[in-house]
Amino acid sequence: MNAEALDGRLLFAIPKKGRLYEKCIEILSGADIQFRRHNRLDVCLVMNHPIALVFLPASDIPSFVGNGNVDLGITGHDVILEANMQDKVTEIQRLGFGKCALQVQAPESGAIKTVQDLAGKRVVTSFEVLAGAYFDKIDNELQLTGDNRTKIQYVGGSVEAACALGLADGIVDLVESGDTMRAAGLHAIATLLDTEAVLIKSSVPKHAHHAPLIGLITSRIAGVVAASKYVVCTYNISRDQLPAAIQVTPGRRAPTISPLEGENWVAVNIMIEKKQAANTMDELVKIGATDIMIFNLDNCRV
Ligand SMILES: Nc1ncnc2c1ncn2[C@@H]1O[C@H](COP(=O)(O)OP(=O)(O)OP(=O)(O)O)[C@@H](O)[C@H]1O
Ligand SMILES: O=P(O)(O)OC[C@H]1O[C@H](OP(=O)(O)OP(=O)(O)O)[C@H](O)[C@@H]1O
Repeated sequence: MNAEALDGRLLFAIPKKGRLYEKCIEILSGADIQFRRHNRLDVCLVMNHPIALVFLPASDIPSFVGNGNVDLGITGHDVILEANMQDKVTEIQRLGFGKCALQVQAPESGAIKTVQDLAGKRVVTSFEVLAGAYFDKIDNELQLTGDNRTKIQYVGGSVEAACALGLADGIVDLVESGDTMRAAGLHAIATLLDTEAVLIKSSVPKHAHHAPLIGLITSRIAGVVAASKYVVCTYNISRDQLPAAIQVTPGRRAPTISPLEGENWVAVNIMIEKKQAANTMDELVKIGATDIMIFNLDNCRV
């Protein structure tokens, strides 16, 4: 693809592989951003918008966006902090996936139970900036100097193996379910931060004329994210139980209430958080609601 093909297009960076890739593709599809990625090319033109998608390693996306080489991007909050780009990128929206925690882990069977026990020893990580800053603070608090300060060593992956291989006394790595660390015989002794995937733009954009398109894409992606978080709930309830029902399902703004023909009953329609759906249905049954139904949302603007 020649450079002219990109002229005037908004550049949108997407992780090219790894944990965030599949969900990003789902978000693009939900936002009706249509593209065909030929032969795994790293740049591809969007068919129905003046946008080009740029597939990059997740860890490079903060600096591309922060330095204005691309206009918009999706990556992990952790990656932005590790790249020290938090002042140069604006986190427009949390995306509700790629959720995990950056933790200090140490061998379960060993003597290290706290980060103070680990301070001064060897720590292996892919997050040398965040781990370095974290242990600098602890070393300072413990007044460790010179060779007695914590030794941080970078590895590109399989961080969890470092203790068993005799390379480290503890590690700093991402944990989601905890399965990887448990299998490696490690346990958490501290959490540095919680993270998830975020939509980002440059804090000082190079192309001001893209602002309306960034607004449009942001609004569409917000709709896709909200649709994955909420479900629609409808049920019937007698009028005398309506105040109790409204307490259980207040809705995002207020419930929609429609009278049922010829009866002293109403139909209620509200959006509720997906993760609360089962509890909400239990509560509604208790107060006498009937015909309770839950519907998934394909898309929405709320
Ligand atoms: N286990 C996990 N659960 C949820 N999100 C994760 C998990 N591991 C990583 N992430 C998120 O995905 C981002 C990219 O991690 P990933 O391991 O895919 O790295 P990568 O460099 O893109 O891929 P690879 O390791 O294959 O080179 C992380 O910075 C984090 O925000
Ligand atoms: O708590 P869990 O659900 O087990 O997930 C945590 C694992 O996921 C990430 O690695 P990933 O599998 O992406 O591979 P990597 O080591 O190549 O980064 C992370 O580095 C952990 O190893």
